[in-house]
Amino acid sequence: MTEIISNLDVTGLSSTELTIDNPIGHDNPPLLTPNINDVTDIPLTQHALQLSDFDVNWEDRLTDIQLDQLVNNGWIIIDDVFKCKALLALQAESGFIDYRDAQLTTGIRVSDIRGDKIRWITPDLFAGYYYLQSINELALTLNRSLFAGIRHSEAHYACYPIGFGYHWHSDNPAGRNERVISAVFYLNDEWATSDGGALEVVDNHGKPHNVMPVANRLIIFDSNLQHQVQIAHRQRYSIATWMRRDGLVPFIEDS
Ligand SMILES: O=C(O)CCC(=O)C(=O)O
Ligand SMILES: [Fe+2]
Repeated sequence: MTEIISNLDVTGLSSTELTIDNPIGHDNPPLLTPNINDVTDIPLTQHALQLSDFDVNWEDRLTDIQLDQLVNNGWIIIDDVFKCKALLALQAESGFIDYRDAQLTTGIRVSDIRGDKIRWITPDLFAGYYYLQSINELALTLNRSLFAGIRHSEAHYACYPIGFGYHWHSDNPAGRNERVISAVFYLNDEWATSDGGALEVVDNHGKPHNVMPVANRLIIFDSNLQHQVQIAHRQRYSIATWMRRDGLVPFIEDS
């Protein structure tokens, strides 16, 4: 397995800071690229998005073979998840939001093990909130097929600046078990192997796998599996998502 160099080596470099002048909100929705549809005279914003743009027929997308693989190996990949409009909206939103340094729920800075900047998805986001609702549909499918017992989902956008990764961890730290399934959705177009930033995940049989963070790909895995993000050589955008067995928890304040 690849050993990741500590992020501390690069923490604090001003060149890695992201500056967001005008964070999105309901008064300032991100613009969608004008060629998503034929509207040319009015600038198209994320107000034009609808939940139906994020429709995925999860029952069809998750074949019996994949469900078996998820149970036996602990992980699967689904490619080409969303239609073009939804993907572009998520990509646009991920580039506009106000990121903060990732923190543990206890509020302790963990920049020594992870270098991502995050923004929890709350109802005031546009594309991200529809994404989360689609993930809730996926959770229902997993409950029906695998009796997964998921009761709600949470997700945050993450941006790894150049030179950052995330050390080996499981998504249920310190013996916790609220997270049943982790899912990560990737947003970078044209990600090359030389860009680094692979997600390395150790399956149920102890075998490591490298997953490249390519746009419109969703990796779904058992939250107890060990995994790490190798250092990215390009700014790396994703949505980290967790399906939980406990009831609704309040969103973590990121201010
Ligand atoms: O971005 C990834 O590929 C994984 C991120 C991750 O492991 C996490 O946020 O817990
Ligand atoms: Fe993780």
